[in-house]
Amino acid sequence: MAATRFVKINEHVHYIGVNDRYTHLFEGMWPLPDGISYNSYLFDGGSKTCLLDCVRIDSVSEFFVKLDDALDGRKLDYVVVNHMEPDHTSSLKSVLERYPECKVITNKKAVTMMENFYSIGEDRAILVADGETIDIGERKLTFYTTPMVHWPESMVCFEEETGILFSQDAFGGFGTLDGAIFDDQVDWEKYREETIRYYTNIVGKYSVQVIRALKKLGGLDIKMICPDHGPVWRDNIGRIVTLYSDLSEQKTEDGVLIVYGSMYGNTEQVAEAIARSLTEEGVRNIRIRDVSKTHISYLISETWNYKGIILGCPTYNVDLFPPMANLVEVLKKQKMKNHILGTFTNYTWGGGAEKAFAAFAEESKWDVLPTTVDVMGAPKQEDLDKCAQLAKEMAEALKASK
Ligand SMILES: Cc1cc2nc3c(=O)[nH]c(=O)nc-3n(C[C@H](O)[C@H](O)[C@H](O)COP(=O)(O)O)c2cc1C
Repeated sequence: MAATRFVKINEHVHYIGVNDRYTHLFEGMWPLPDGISYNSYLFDGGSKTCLLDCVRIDSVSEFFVKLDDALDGRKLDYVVVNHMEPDHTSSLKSVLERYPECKVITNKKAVTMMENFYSIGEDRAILVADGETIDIGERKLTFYTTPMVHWPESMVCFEEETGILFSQDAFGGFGTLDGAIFDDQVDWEKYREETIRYYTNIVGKYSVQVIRALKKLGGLDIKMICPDHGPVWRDNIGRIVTLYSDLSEQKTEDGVLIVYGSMYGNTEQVAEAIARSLTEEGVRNIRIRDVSKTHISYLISETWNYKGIILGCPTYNVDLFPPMANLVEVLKKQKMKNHILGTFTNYTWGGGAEKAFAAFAEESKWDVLPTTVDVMGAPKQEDLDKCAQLAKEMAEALKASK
């Protein structure tokens, strides 16, 4: 059989996505050490053809070569827009210019977005309602809205006959698809962390809506999941669904993440002392991170995962050390749950960081440890004893939470 530029998903669905190894920061914020894939699928309905989501405009030439190969001389009749975020739609206008009769299948909420981003009018669209089924030639696709997973217009579509769910960003993750497309062809451990980082950074804030969407789709007999990023799931669907479900329910791992900021090392010494005491208390899985050095996207991901969170920093202009203030602001907005919080600070004159941490502790609604370690300059014996006390309380709280 002749080699193709697309990957056959089954007899009538072809993978025509592209890899992005050039973007440093996804959404201008999130580092992409392993890149990202923008997945797109050509669905052959027999007498009609349909594209399921597009790719980022930067890869449009490569995308069209793959699309041409998959279409094999036929024209494109429909393009489904499950999600309007430009990493999937910035090539939409080019697709419509190339196929002037092609119609966009999307929902009402996407219409204004299409107008705003690309001046594409409603006249090019076929609007679907939640639960509606559309004929694509001799095949059928049913659409289900998944509002705020992770944009208002987000939806998924399902082919009942084959059990394929086209899930847009849901069940996706960072990381290019290096030859392997399917979950049984990739090393999942390589993708797992990056899938968690994608979820916690981008989708996590809308976990309530994710739980709702999982419930809504739970009744479908899903045999394959084709997301807009990351591997196609055909072998171990339960693995990605369970991960998403655990993440959305904010199930945390036993262990403690200590994040500190320090200019001159005094706060760092306290972080080390707390970690030692935690180990002596029997706590395993302890990780210390420097807030100034570790990119916030990893800190968000790790904070999501660890049950115990201990934050520490010096007072800086009567407030938190700025990189820590930034982290705390982000954590507030992420609406994380199920954590035990401890804090420590350092100061030289009046302090102030401890008040800011106390305000965060109150707002977070996490379980807050009674002891805080607030040190003036270099830690003394009494401070080390307080570190031990804080560690003891954390170890007990972790045990009690099991
Ligand atoms: C720019 C700057 C602003 C500071 N502001 C305060 C302050 O408002 N109140 C205070 O008590 N200490 C303040 N400090 C002192 C630090 O909190 C203190 O030096 C602390 O020990 C630093 O901890 P580190 O060794 O972990 O960096 C400030 C220090 C710097 C450099």
